[in-house]
Amino acid sequence: MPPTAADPAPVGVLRERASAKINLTLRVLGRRADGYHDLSSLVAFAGTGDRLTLEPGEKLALALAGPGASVLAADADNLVLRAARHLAARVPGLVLGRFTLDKRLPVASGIGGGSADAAAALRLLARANGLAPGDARLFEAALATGSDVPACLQGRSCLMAGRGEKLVPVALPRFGAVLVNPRLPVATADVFRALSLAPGTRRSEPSPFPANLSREQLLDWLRGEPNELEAPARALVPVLDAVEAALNATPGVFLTRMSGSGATMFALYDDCRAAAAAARIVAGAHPAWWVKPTVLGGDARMEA
Ligand SMILES: C[C@](O)(CO)[C@H](O)COP(=O)(O)OP(=O)(O)OC[C@H]1O[C@@H](n2ccc(N)nc2=O)[C@H](O)[C@@H]1O
Ligand SMILES: Nc1ncnc2c1ncn2[C@@H]1O[C@H](COP(=O)(O)OP(=O)(O)OP(=O)(O)O)[C@@H](O)[C@H]1O
Repeated sequence: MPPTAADPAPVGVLRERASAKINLTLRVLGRRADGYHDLSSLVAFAGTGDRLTLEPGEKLALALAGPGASVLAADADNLVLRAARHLAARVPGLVLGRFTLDKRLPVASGIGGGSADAAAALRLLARANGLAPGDARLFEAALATGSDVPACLQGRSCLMAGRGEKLVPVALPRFGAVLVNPRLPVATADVFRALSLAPGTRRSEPSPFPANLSREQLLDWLRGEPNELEAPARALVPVLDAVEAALNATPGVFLTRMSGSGATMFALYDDCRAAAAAARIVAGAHPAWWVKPTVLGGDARMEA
């Protein structure tokens, strides 16, 4: 029988959280000669996410549990296993083992669930093998697994640039937040492709992130910044207009925006109580959507 989220993990099992990644802003500055898009993004992590455990051993294996287990395969393509293989290729004699992924975040939703799982797998393997968190092979394995994995490996608010490999930590205040996904998966590649940028194209420069902003000043700055993947994602998922309208109609909302390549939208609130009240309203009106109240920034750790 597959494990369930409620099963206690055996003694000796290591645990990590895989927090949802939120792109508070996202500019696409151009497209590099290697085909990847050159980004500038302010990234924060949420107090919600997947959970991953590792029972260290010689053989690499993965079991799935939790509400998202049925929509994902525990096959070789799973980002947990891909990350483990990328690290094993760089660290001779790496102790591997059996991972169990408690999948809670919607898949292909712009909040980096797979990237967070891959990063959590790398952190678990680092702990099982006594690798220092700053070991360059962890970063290399992360980037080989996916563009969002290095940021998720650090798991801290940061400015992200390049294809996702240039990371500068930033301090952000804490906000309450509601994440809403209309349960329509979006392939990241399709959204980037819709921009129709030829390799080697430069279209803008990053706007500098002002230091030492108050919470109000940060909100003002955020309101003036875009997620430039939102327009192409809206063309693929028109229901985003309704998601945005539903969030914008909630009391106390500061800002509503799409994360990453979509289709998850987030809204910011003063605190987690305001977010929980807003989430109840949206979930009540739209029972088919995934609606999650949480916190962002400051620097969020996941709720137990
Ligand atoms: C949109 C973001 O979520 C913003 O944080 C990320 O840039 C996406 O990161 P990710 O899902 O880890 O992306 P990858 O798995 O590396 O690539 C998925 C697809 O998106 C394209 N891609 C990704 C990142 C990037 N900077 N430019 C791209 O063009 C890749 O060519 C690929 O076709
Ligand atoms: N552990 C995993 N969790 C989620 N998706 C996974 C996982 N392993 C492989 N995948 C595949 O990776 C793809 C991207 O999934 P993910 O949920 O990370 O997308 P995303 O939230 O849009 O990511 P990003 O914001 O980094 O672009 C999906 O097609 C999914 O099938």
